[in-house]
Amino acid sequence: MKLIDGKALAETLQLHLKDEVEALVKKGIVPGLVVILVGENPASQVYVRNKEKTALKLGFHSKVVRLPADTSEADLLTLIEEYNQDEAWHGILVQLPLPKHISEEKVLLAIDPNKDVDGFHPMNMGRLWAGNPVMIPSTPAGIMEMFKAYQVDLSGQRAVVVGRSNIVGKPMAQLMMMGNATVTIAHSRTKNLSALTKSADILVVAIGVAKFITADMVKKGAVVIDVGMNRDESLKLCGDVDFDEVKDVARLITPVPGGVGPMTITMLMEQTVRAAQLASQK
Ligand SMILES: Nc1nc(=O)c2c([nH]1)NC[C@@H]1CN(c3ccc(C(=O)N[C@@H](CCC(=O)O)C(=O)O)cc3)C=[N+]21
Ligand SMILES: [Mg+2]
Repeated sequence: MKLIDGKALAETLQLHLKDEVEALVKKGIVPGLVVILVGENPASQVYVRNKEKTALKLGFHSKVVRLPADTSEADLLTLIEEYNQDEAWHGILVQLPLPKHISEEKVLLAIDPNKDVDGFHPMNMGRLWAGNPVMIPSTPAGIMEMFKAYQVDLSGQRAVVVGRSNIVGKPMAQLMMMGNATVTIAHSRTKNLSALTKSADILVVAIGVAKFITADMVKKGAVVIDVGMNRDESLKLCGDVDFDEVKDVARLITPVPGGVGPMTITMLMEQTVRAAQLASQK
């Protein structure tokens, strides 16, 4: 078994990104990323802090707007519109999940697709599914970078994605299909899930259930990507894959933490740089 070191790869990619930021700054453009966080979800607080830290490290113009949990949908939409109009901000990210009284769909639709560095706007989702992506959701984008760095050739491979979310499972499946893999999306109603996951050359798991994937569910020599971020019995951070046993079966495997998470943040930064570059070409 070999570890896919997401943290190290993220750092390498960030060095390149820093050069790109410097080139933009020389032209008078500072990439700007605003992150909007509604409410006090403790996990979101950690992610948002990581994003802010990385943005500042790369020399971005960065801001986190923290709003109370009872912020109205109308007020949030107004704020988004203000950032849409403000040229200083190239990327706008509204942290998910949102409180129940706010429509996620309305919020994602409100973000200018050119500033939608998450790639969650229906326009960007549509472009991705049409095979001409502009903004790509950062978690799947980061996983594709891992495949590239570790020379995982997807062509002709059988890939299984467990989880069908709009932010990970669906875009992940499409990206691997664009890489010529044969892709199956599995979910909580899938029958004979173990037989399916065991047929996968590439297994990507994004369901949010701690240590759900055990060694008997994995093909010998498979590439295993763990998108999960859970707490185990002792409140330690763990993934959706039982790393300690699956590591002996897999050829390549991502750890949690230090796998997909740092890559997600890095790709978000990359897309913000790209949004700034695109804006400067207009
Ligand atoms: N609009 C939006 N965009 C997102 O990209 C988005 C979101 N909402 N909501 C939540 C998920 C989750 N997510 C993570 C980001 C970083 C780590 C990360 O840095 N993980 C570290 C550990 C962090 C820790 O210590 O808890 C690691 O895996 O090594 C994890 C998860 C972005 N998300
Ligand atoms: Mg993401």
